[in-house]
Amino acid sequence: MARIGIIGSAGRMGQALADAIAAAGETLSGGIDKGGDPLALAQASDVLVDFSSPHALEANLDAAVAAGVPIVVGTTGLEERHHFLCDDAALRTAVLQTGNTSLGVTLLAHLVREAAQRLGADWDIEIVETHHRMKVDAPSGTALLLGHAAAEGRGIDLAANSARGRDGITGARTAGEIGFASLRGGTVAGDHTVHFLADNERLSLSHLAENRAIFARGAVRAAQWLIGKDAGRYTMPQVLDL
Ligand SMILES: NC(=O)C1=CN([C@@H]2O[C@H](COP(=O)(O)OP(=O)(O)OC[C@H]3O[C@@H](n4cnc5c(N)ncnc54)[C@H](OP(=O)(O)O)[C@@H]3O)[C@@H](O)[C@H]2O)C=CC1
Ligand SMILES: O=C(O)C1=N[C@H](C(=O)O)C[C@H](O)C1
Repeated sequence: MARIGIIGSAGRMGQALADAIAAAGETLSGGIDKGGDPLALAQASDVLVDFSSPHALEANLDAAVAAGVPIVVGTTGLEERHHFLCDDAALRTAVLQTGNTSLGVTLLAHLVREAAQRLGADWDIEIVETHHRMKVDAPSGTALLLGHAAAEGRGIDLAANSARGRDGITGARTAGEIGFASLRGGTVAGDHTVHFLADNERLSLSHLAENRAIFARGAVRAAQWLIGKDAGRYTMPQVLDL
């Protein structure tokens, strides 16, 4: 049985993850929240799963590296420097960072990449996400993941071609940009739609999460898969063989 340690254990995802670990027949080695000791947790675990805060990421990666255990990073709201930290840690241990651990979104990203490639640049791309009222980051990590997939399909750089929130006299849409819009309210676990809009026709690809169990199940699969892997960065499509 794998010993899985949870960072952010008292949170919404931490609790869902504890249920998923039990359902998978694995062992919960412990959990920490703000002020907890990630190194002690890492030393007691075969793998760490982090659903906490970007502020915690550096210490969590350092703990994983120091203890020589792999780490699944599900925390969102990451900036470029956080991705560099993941790259750096991945030189010394196995790191899987993703904005969404569900099977459905992992497949959706594949479909979005394919659609963006096949439909061509005259199809505008807009990504809309809806989440519960407690979510603190926008756009969601999943929206950004889908944006990256669309940009890859198009052969463009997402950072240089993003419209993240429009307000006021914005002028007409810039050709080639990928737009993001975020809705917050209620208890929505996570809805994402990628709209492809052309002259006189539209194609929309959606994923609707009905609860957090789907993310927790995917995170446990990722954690199980990561144990024993060489140092490096890994992805959900590798875990799910998609
Ligand atoms: N990749 C994916 O598939 C998914 C990712 N997420 C992401 O996971 C993260 C957590 O989401 P959610 O569970 O809803 O959020 P919550 O706010 O419910 O939980 C966050 C938890 O992290 C803890 N925490 C905060 N700071 C630290 C720290 N420095 N060290 C250790 N623990 C800390 C909090 O503890 P305290 O209360 O003491 O501050 C809290 O228990 C978010 O970034 C979210 O977007 C969510 C769902 C799926
Ligand atoms: O905060 C959440 O709840 C979620 N966060 C992730 C994200 O930012 O995409 C994944 C999921 O949508 C739920």
